[in-house]
Amino acid sequence: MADMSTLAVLGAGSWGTALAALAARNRVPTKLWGRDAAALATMAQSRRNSRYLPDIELPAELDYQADLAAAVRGADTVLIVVPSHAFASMLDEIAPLLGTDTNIAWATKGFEPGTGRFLHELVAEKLPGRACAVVTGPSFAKEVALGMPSAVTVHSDDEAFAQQLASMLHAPNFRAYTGSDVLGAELGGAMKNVLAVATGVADGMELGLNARAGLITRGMNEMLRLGVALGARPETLMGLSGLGDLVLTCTGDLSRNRRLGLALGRGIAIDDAVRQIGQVVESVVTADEVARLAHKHGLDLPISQGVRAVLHGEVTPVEGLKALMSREQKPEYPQGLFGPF
Ligand SMILES: NC(=O)C1=CN([C@@H]2O[C@H](COP(=O)(O)OP(=O)(O)OC[C@H]3O[C@@H](n4cnc5c(N)ncnc54)[C@H](O)[C@@H]3O)[C@@H](O)[C@H]2O)C=CC1
Ligand SMILES: O=C(CO)COP(=O)(O)O
Repeated sequence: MADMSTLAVLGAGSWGTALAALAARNRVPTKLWGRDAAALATMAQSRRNSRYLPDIELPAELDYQADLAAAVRGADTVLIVVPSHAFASMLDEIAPLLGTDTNIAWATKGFEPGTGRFLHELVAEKLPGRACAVVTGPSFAKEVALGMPSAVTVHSDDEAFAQQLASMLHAPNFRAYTGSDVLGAELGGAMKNVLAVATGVADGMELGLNARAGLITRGMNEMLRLGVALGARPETLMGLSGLGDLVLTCTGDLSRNRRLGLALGRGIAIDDAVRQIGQVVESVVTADEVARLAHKHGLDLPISQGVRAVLHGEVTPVEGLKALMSREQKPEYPQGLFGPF
């Protein structure tokens, strides 16, 4: 059961709306801010997010706030849920508006485009000295908003804050675990979006169930190898934020990243596919950043790098598949389960 801490959720797309509704239903005083004032006014009046979660009635307690300063004023915790490409500018916008003891959390999945910096690094740089946490795990917004059973994890260096935030979200059909590996939790959530494109492409090409399982497992191997190189804990990657979200996103057709892959595998052009999906598809920018991190750490991640090449039109899905299947034969784990790989 939540205490009476107050929450400001920034970003009124599908996930921000679902999380704000969850907290409000949990009796946490919650404000939801979005950049589109007219859309927020309609949401307040209709108690529906007609664009992103049209079928779901939102709780009467939710407070919609189009003025960013008013949204964050007095909030104990600000939870940022904008796409990764807007994350840094969101931090810049709120920096002058926050009280000194406001905690910062985010449910965005991705990196800073163009640099590969983790979102926690951006928070540490732009809003130093505050308790910080990431909320992540296998959680389609629609299912959470419908109250279907889900489990996520909240990671923070500050155990008390992780616990406090998890309590705000924890509910009869929503389990919020806690942990202290922010980097590992962020890496899993970002990287699974890229790997979901790979399984989507394979399924779009009708390559079969064996191919899907092989890609998920070898994708998990890529996540572990990059994670270990960056200092993530393997158990974080084997948990909700890594394996859990990888399985969900690689197999569930609610995933926008998987749907992008499906479209590419069926021969649809990337711009058309992204337009049809009509929501944020994080892999389009995250694939470059995963490749950047792999290069920096001298790692060969063929599935992730193949997805990047397909997204850039450098190879076709057929050529990408051929490249994966023609790699040299080798041991599954050359140097043990958790590396060095
Ligand atoms: N939808 C889901 O099931 C889940 C999404 N996430 C993550 O949450 C983040 C947000 O995704 P969704 O809500 O699903 O996206 P969405 O496409 O449903 O909505 C995006 C929202 O961000 C807003 N936005 C875009 N640029 C902005 C900017 N510059 N400043 C302020 N707001 C801006 C849009 O107006 C829109 O309200 C992503 O990183 C995604 O990976 C994480 C878990 C589940
Ligand atoms: O992160 C998600 C579920 O945990 C949502 O995945 P998509 O962004 O691929 O829809």
